[in-house]
Amino acid sequence: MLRSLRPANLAPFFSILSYSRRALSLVWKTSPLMMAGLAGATLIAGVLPAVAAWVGQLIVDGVVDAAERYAEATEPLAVLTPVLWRVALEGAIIALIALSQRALEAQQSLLRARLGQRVNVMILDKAGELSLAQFENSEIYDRLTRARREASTRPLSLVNRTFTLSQNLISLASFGVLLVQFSPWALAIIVLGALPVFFSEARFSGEAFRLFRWRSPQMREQRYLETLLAREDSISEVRLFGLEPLLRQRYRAIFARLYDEERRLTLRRTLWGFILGLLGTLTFYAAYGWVVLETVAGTLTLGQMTMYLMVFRQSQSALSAGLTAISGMYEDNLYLSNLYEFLELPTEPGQGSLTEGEVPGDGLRFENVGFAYPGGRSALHDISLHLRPGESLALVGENGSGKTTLIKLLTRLYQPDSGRILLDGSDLRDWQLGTLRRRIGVIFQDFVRYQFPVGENLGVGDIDAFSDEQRWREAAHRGLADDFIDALPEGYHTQLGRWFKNGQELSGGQWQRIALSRAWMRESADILVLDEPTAAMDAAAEAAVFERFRHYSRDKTAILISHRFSTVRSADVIVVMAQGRIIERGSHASLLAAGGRYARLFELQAAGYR
Ligand SMILES: Nc1ncnc2c1ncn2[C@@H]1O[C@H](COP(=O)(O)OP(=O)(O)OP(=O)(O)O)[C@@H](O)[C@H]1O
Repeated sequence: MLRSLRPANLAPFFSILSYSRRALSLVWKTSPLMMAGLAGATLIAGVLPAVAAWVGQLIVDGVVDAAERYAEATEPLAVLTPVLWRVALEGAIIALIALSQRALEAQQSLLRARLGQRVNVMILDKAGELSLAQFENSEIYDRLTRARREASTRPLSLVNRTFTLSQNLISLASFGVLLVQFSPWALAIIVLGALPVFFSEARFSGEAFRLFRWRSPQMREQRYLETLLAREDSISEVRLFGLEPLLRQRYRAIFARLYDEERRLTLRRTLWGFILGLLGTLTFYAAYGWVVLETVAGTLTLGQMTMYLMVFRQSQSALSAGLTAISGMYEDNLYLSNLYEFLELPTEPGQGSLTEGEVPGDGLRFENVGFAYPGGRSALHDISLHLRPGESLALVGENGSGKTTLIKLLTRLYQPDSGRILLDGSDLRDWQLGTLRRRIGVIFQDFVRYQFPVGENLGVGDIDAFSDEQRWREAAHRGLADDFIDALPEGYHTQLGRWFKNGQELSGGQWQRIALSRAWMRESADILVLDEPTAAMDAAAEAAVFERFRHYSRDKTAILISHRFSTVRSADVIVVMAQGRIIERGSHASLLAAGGRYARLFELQAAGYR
């Protein structure tokens, strides 16, 4: 405990307060008017208690004086009126204090809502700038979760505490003016009595923060278990496998561990808070006794005694409120450091600006491309290939051979570690990201099933035509989704998924057709990529999908990933991948003739159909 009293421990305490300035400016930018209102109400609520105490003294002394004169007064009303006026004045002051407190609370609650929204938007904006690799980094993900969980309430809390502190300092200063007239020592005793609680609070808020930080991975795991146990997309499998007891047990075990830590901290914090708080009470009663003695001795009037007692009591509570505000500010600062750490994460270096390549019409080139996922094994080695506009490429290979990874590099979701990828003769890095993405239409195997109406599920494929019904229909026709969409209760306006009212669930194959149609929304794309688009479709549907795909992609570069050789065989170039490398390439006929891996796998599948 005493370690926290050493000066060395105070340096981080004060340096961490540096986020206060940013929080203040954030609040100011959110609403200058309300911040000014807060300051005004704080000032009034700070000064008035001392004024009330002073009027209290006038009342008591007035009463003593009036009581002496009342018996022999010829006009009793004239004796009473001044005292009654003082009582009325005190009442008015108390009403004003109440008014300013209410005004403070109202403004705080409005500001809380606006600031929370503002900080959340800042966090989401930042999340939008992060690269996929950063998103997949669990440490960064933890920071994001921490920032989202706590940070939105902290700036206002910090500002409130800053104001509470100023309010109490103003009260203290005004009480100080009154107290010093009694004795400067009285002031010193009260200040000294409150310091130990302050140091213990500061120390424990630091510990609470470290606990919060340490436990974020566990909290994330707990949230994940919650999702598994309470979301429609996982619950059926969880039930069928009877996983509920196991998952709930894990959930409880995490809680028990976290709770244990928290309980220990809370108990220590409470115990020390109580012991050190006693010191404050002790100093108060010592001062109390002193004032009583002085009054009995006749140095102080009864009115002065009442005033000093009130002032002692109130300055002590103002002091401890002020000190609690400081340690609370320290705590808020720690949480804000989290937020700013996240907001200041470096993002990918500047993007390119090209909207046209150096060699228009050159198509797509991979030159000795190598890549490893952050923290993972190498996923691609020395990939070289060239695809001209209008050509079609099929990627085949066993699970995990790197097919999807290749597409992720092509769409610049990741950057190659070595080699380069060129579109129309220019490195993808030099292309303007928006232009690049407009030129590529991709459907990944784990496409998103948006809980939106059908039409919007197609519209996401081209944000410029998000609500264009005509385009929805054309795309659905190309993706073979029009028939079943027309049969839905509200056609293209039918809500999909089960999260929202009247939502309809689709079958796996129907969802895949929605995804396929989404790719067709992207009219500007001259490179189309389908990553296992037909895995959930029946054979007839698959044949029809590919017939259309060939028809509509005649003048486009088409890349297809599939495990079905019946769909692969018609591609101009077939590339066979294994363990991140290209092991064979050629047309269907030439690969069969070569008698390599492709030929073997093809025979295997064909035998399965015979
Ligand atoms: N986000 C990721 N982070 C780390 N490693 C990954 C990630 N995605 C894939 N990998 C790894 O990269 C390798 C290649 O995966 P990829 O998804 O490209 O395979 P694929 O050929 O598309 O497989 P499939 O036929 O199963 O779809 C695998 O070893 C996989 O474990």
